[in-house]
Formats: sequence, C-alpha cells, structure tokens
Amino acid sequence: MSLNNNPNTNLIKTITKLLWGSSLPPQLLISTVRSTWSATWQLMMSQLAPSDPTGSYTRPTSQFRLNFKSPPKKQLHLYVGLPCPWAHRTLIVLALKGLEDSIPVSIASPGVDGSWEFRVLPDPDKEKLAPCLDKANRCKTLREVYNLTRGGYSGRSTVPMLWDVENKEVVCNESYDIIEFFNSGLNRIAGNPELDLSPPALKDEIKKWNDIIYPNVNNGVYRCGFAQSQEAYDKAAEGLFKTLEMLEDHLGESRYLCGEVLTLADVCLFTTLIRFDVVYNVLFKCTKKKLIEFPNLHGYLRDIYQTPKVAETCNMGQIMEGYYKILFPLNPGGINPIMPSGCEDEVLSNPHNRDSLPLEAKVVQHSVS
Ligand SMILES: N[C@@H](CCC(=O)N[C@@H](CS)C(=O)NCC(=O)O)C(=O)O
Repeated sequence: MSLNNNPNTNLIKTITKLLWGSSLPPQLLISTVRSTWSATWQLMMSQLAPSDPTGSYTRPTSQFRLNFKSPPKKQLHLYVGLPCPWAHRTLIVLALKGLEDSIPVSIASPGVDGSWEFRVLPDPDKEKLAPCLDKANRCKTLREVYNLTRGGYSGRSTVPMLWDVENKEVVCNESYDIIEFFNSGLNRIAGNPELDLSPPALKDEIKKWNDIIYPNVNNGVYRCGFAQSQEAYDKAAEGLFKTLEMLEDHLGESRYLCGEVLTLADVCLFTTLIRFDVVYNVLFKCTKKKLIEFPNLHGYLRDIYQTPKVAETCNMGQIMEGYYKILFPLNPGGINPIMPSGCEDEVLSNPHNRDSLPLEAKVVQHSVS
C-alpha cells in the first residue's frame, strides 16, 4: 500500500500555479488541470497498485513462503494489522486453534504513507484486539523488522508476517501458508488441537472453493478498487457479483461452503465479506449490491461472526480507519464515512438461524459462467 514519495505536493503546486497564474482560456485551463490530475493519479496508483497493460490490478507475490517439509520449530511471533483481510485470516485461525498463548501477536497500525508502524491507540475497545507496540523486536516500523533479517530486505513489508524470534528472520508472509500451518502444524502446543479446519476428506472441496473465491472475491474486490481502466473494472465487477450470486445460492442450502463444518475456505471468505459494506461497496466501487442485500451471505457472515472467539478479532472502527485514511488516491479527502447500518456488532449478533440447514456435506460442481 505504500507510496514511496508524495506526488501530492507537486500536484497541488502545479494546479495552484495553473489556476492563479494562468492566462489560458477557461476550457483549456480545465482540460490541463484534468490531465495533470489524471497523470498524477496514475503515478500514485502505479505505486499503490501495480497493474498490467490492460489496467488490471496485479497483486505482487509473497516473498517468504513456508517450507512445510521443514516447518519452523522455534518460538514464533505473528505480525498483523487489523484493517488487512489477509492478516485477519491468521488472527481467526490462531484464536480458533487456541494458539494465543503460544504465539504472541504484535498489531501494527497503518502510517500516513500506508506502510505499517507501531503505536498504541489512546482509547482501545476493551472487547477487541487493538494496535500495540512491537513486542518482539521493539521496532518502530514493520520495515525495520523485515530489515533485521540477515542480508536485509528490499521488498514490500506486508502483514501478515510470521517471525522466528530466535533466528531473527521472516518465516513466512503468505497468509494461506500461515493458516494451514496454524491449523495442522502446531497441534502439540495448540489449546484446541482437535479442531481441523482442513480435514483430509474436504481438502479437494476446499481447494475448489479457494480457486473460485480468491480471484473473484478476495482479490476480486481489490481488482475492482485498483482497476486503472474501465474494461479492467467491468471485468472484475462482473466476476465478483456473479460469484457472490452463486455463493448466495449455495449458502441457501449449505451451512458452510463445504457442508456442516467450518473450514479454511470459510475463514478466507469471511474476512472479505465482513469488510464488504463498510469498505469495498463504497471505496472499491463494488456497488452493484450491498452484502446486506444477500440474505444467505449475510446470515452466513453472522453465523461465523458469532462463532466463539471470532467477534473479538473483528474491529470495524480500525478496518474503516485503515482503508479510508490511507488509500489516498481512492479517497483524497481522507474522510472516514459513517458506518453503514447492518455492520455494527449488534446487527452482526442477530440470530442467523442457520443451524437447521442440511448437515450433510455436499460435494457439488461449482462454476462461474
Ligand atoms: N499475499 C499476501 C498479501 C498481503 C498484503 O497485501 N498485505 C497488505 C495489507 S492488506 C500489506 O501489508 N501491504 C503493505 C505494502 O504493500 O506495503 C497474503 O495473503 O498474505
């Protein structure tokens, strides 16, 4: 998310000069201001959201992948940020598996340039996780932590990041690797080792869902918000809403994606759905429908929210603050809007009535045509 330098200053100077010092005819003045703004916007977007020649957002790949053949055995530390849906996955699995006492967490806050830094909230919500200082390395920024790794690091300093405390190195910064590892690789120290969010019998089904949901929904909302051409946006929005409609149908018959049990695929879908009406619908132009207009998806969202230990990981205030204050090119005034109705704790705690849905795991063919 980080903007390396701040082109806004130049933009403001240029526009001010044009408006006050110019003898250009008004029409020409306006079109010059528009093209200056547009060029600056594109520069900012290319730093925030790299795109391909068609203007489609291309997410950079994670640099540190977990080696499942020789998983880490040392003391670990988890770095997250509360607005981030990828980090949120790791917090949920950590809590559900009862790993909170074994793997301490440092919660970073987004800084003005979008990079992660450590500071405390003056008035934290006692019920929820809140930003804090770096408990493992006492660094001021996440970039400093990444740089402690032998040989330094010049890539993006993203959350979530799993850290090897003893060797002072990054173990992994890919959320799906981290949640798979928390689910099955740490049962000797987990408070809830019996819970398996990726049981062998459902692995194929989970993969099938992830392969649909990741590009169209999890990354799909970013592909809408970060699109730099109309075509790229149209394609992303179409894939997103077709997939949501298909999920709405499926979740009318099945309590969770793979039937009666919560799996990693649900965790991954949940962290996007909970941000949908508060952020993506508005800021990322995912406007065709609000999540609250999908009754089954909204019931499913409430169902997972009410799963013990999940609500504490969801801090709506921090989610909004993170996205609206930081993504400058998408929200130049930095105004944080009112929370839409339906997204408050009270509404998410309303009955979901999903316990009575068919309990048999259904293996069905899913496709988005
Ligand atoms: N592929 C990564 C994506 C992580 C990611 O993009 N995190 C964002 C926050 S939502 C980040 O830390 N961005 C900081 C930056 O790019 O400088 C994963 O799933 O773990």
